[in-house]
Amino acid sequence: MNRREVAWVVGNRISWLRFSHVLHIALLRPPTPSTPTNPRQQILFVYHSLVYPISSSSTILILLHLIATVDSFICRHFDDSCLFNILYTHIPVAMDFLEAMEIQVGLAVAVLAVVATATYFYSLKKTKVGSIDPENFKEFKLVKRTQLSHNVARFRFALPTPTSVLGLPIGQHISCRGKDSQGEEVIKPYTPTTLDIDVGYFELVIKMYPQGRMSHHFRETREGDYLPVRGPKGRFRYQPGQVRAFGMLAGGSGITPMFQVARAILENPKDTTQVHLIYANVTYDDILLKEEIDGLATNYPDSFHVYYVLNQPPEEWTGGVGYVSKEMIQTHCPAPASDIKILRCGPPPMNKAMAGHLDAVGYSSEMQFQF
Ligand SMILES: Cc1cc2nc3c(=O)[nH]c(=O)nc-3n(C[C@H](O)[C@H](O)[C@H](O)COP(=O)(O)OP(=O)(O)OC[C@H]3O[C@@H](n4cnc5c(N)ncnc54)[C@H](O)[C@@H]3O)c2cc1C
Repeated sequence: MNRREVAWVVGNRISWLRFSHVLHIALLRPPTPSTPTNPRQQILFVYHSLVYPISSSSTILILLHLIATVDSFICRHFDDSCLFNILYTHIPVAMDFLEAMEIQVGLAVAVLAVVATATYFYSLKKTKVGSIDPENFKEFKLVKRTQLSHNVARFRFALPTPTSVLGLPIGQHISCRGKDSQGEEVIKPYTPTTLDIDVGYFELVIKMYPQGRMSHHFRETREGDYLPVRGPKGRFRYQPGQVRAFGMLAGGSGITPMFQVARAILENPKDTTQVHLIYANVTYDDILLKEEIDGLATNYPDSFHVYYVLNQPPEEWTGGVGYVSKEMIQTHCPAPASDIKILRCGPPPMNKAMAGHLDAVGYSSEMQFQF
């Protein structure tokens, strides 16, 4: 290899180096997610964990080529320099070696990237089986507890692996087992606020009542403790396109099944179902998941509508006041039709009152569902 050939090869390497640098910068932003939740993040996850370190090592080889360029330039202008002549003598051998290495590294990168991506997506597909059992309780470790208000907390539980999913069909819930203040066993239903696109964990938002039996258990639960969970449970199962529109009547913690169904509909770009939510609480501070619900209303203004109702509203309140009435349902829910459904979930007195209102307004029993 003569000097001109060396310069040509090195020139090529410099362009490649620039390209690879730009590519790295582009792919490095945004930061790697700890738990990939969508296909773009999953691809970034594979890139960061495998492809990036390997391709970075090939960048080191390219840097060696750069050194050779400088050396070749110096040789051309300072032929007498013994040191650079020695270096130049060794460049062709080094270049051949590095070129062979680079092909091998390139091949290794390609093969490993394909294998890693395939393995990763295969493992995701495989774990779609789910982490819960309808017959037997399985234990999940509480990894994070976040207090949202004086009596509401968000609990994050780890799934068996970082790519595991809970495996809960939309519209269904889990049964959680605990001990009340007397040490007696208690089992209650809860709907996670996370979906199966949230891999590696699931979250519960729990309102803890002073006299509540399961509330006591959650109040005492600390990070590192295990929660026995069984499921899926429930008669309702949502399929995209099942209805044209949903009306949702939620009271207090009855918001969680509604939030789960609404999120699944709205985050699916192919699902055109309309969602109309009436959410009742006693005071403003009792409203659960307010930020998340308002986020849905902002992000999906054409398909999601929320109307808050408060028993004891603050001053300058623009939502509904008192209990949910027939008139509120007529104004804020889809009118009775064979392709709509009204879902309700709240404290027993509210459920009973809502059933009466819906019957009176003309919703048949097929158009109603109570969680
Ligand atoms: C499908 C489904 C999903 C649910 N998902 C969630 C969820 O994600 N998060 C959540 O926090 N809860 C959820 N719930 C409610 C949950 O199952 C329990 O009913 C709730 O946690 C209270 O249980 P407890 O044993 O603490 O209270 P209990 O011992 O049953 O009740 C004791 C006292 O607490 C008060 N109380 C209990 N429930 C209510 C209520 N709903 N409204 C007002 N006062 C009440 C009453 O004063 C009652 O007398 C869900 C319910 C259903 C049916």
